[in-house]
Amino acid sequence: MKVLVTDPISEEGIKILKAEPDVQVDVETKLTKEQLIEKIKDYDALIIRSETQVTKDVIEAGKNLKIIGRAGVGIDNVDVPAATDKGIIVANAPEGNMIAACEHTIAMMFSMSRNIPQANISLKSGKWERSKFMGVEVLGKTLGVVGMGRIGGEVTKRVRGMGMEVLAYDPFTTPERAQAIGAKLTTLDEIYEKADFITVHTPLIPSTKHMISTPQFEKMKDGVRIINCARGGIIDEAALLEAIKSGKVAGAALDVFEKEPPVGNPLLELNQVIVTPHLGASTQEAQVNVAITIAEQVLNAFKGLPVTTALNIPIMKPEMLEKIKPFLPLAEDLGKFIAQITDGQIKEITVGYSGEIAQREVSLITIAALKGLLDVKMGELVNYVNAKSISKDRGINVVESKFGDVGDYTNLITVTVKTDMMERKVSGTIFGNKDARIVEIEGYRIDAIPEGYMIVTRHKDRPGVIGNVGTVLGQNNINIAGMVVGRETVRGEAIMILSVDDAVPQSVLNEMIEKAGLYDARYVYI
Ligand SMILES: NC(=O)c1ccc[n+]([C@@H]2O[C@H](COP(=O)([O-])OP(=O)(O)OC[C@H]3O[C@@H](n4cnc5c(N)ncnc54)[C@H](O)[C@@H]3O)[C@@H](O)[C@H]2O)c1
Ligand SMILES: O=C(O)[C@H](O)COP(=O)(O)O
Repeated sequence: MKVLVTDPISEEGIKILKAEPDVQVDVETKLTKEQLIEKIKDYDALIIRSETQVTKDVIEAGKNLKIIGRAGVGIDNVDVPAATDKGIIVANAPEGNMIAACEHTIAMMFSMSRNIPQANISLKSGKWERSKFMGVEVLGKTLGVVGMGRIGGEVTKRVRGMGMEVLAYDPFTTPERAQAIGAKLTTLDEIYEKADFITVHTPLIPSTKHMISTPQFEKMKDGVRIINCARGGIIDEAALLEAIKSGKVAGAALDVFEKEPPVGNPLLELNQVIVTPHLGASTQEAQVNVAITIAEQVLNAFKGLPVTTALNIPIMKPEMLEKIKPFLPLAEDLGKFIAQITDGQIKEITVGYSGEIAQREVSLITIAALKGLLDVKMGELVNYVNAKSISKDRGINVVESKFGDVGDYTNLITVTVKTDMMERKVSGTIFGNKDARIVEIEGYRIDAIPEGYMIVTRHKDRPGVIGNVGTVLGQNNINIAGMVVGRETVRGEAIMILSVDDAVPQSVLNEMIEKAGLYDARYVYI
């Protein structure tokens, strides 16, 4: 088995790999994309950090690749769907650099509040400018933590000890968990209104890209200070530049950038901005931790043992997989679907099984539904292995139930989600062992293929509704590919699913609600 390591990792991990008699390890950093594509075809495993871009063409060239190991957390530099398509495991080391990233965040907060980097440069250039570098204290100030996961949680625990108040926002954390760590879980708007410092700790996924931009800066306190030790792109750099120039933002401490290295980035020219070159995980301890974890995961993959930090591959016996295989994507799609039509803090998910499938071992199917649900909110950091523990950490109760009676279907899976605001229920089945269908929403019979771009409406069944919906979509150049309506009685309450060929902006949904008199319209993407 051949392992290619393309970013610097600790020798401790390399030693573990080399100790195996039939494993060859080559370390080749700073490869160009073309060189990597040429090299990768000979290797069974690729170990990376954040610099190597594992794009689709790299993955396709990796004819022998079995696992891509990320010695760290973020996998936004890996095309995970492309790896999954090719059956390549993508695994990371989610905990090893957590403390390093947390401590770096705290270091950046203090460096910024006391102007340490600027004062250091000034003194070393022969000046003695004491009055120029007046700072602010953190005692009694409010820190807004956006993303209360591992690192956000560790930061919270530490700043509480320094006398700061913490307001946190995380759609997947319960108020109880936040409170136990020392934070008040609240809305983003309350954070913007009250925080003196704001630090982000989310993954970079479509829902977090530029989540802090001009409208958000406008809501913030004058003189707010911003920290980003998570991922470049969560904060809109162009908007941050303007907010600093206008005086709205007093300072920013950045470890990560939209483009790395940030050559020519105008933020680097501002005195109010302090920067480090993506050093969050750069401690001796963290690098040993992540290198050991990822070396062990790679060896597990080679030996056919469970890869416990895998982000994309179900862990199960092959004969069991065969029996339940078609239900895994169905359950995941039902989870994704329901996540996008449900508002509020999720309290409980129930996955119900009826018919033949109820006779089988279904726990993995339940996890698939959970994974779909969590995926929508959290991105690719959720996998078959960690979906349950993430739910537990977030206080989401997972219930599995089996029923004998199946009505009209050979098999039926029903996913019910309860939040602090509502309850929603979606059922699906597989026809002919391969064709997935959504067959019921909220008790309304329907027949829809869960795929692509969809719009789900709730409305009163009456003449003109469908026509008006079609007109709005047509006027916005959105092509309708299919339509199904479920209704209880003629001219009663109804649900409609439209399959469309294009993504649907919220403004179009609002126009549909207004012009067609709908109760609700949701955009769902599977
Ligand atoms: N600078 C560095 O060197 C460094 C080191 C380690 C990790 N990181 C990065 O830090 C980030 C956090 O890592 P972690 O280990 O704490 O991850 P984590 O998965 O434990 O936590 C991420 C949290 O973000 C939350 N979240 C998802 N979408 C959100 C949204 N729209 N709004 C608010 N919260 C949202 C999730 O619910 C989760 O609780 C990642 O981007 C990771 O890549 C950077
Ligand atoms: O996501 C991570 O683990 C950090 O960004 C660390 O990245 P690095 O391994 O390239 O330092």
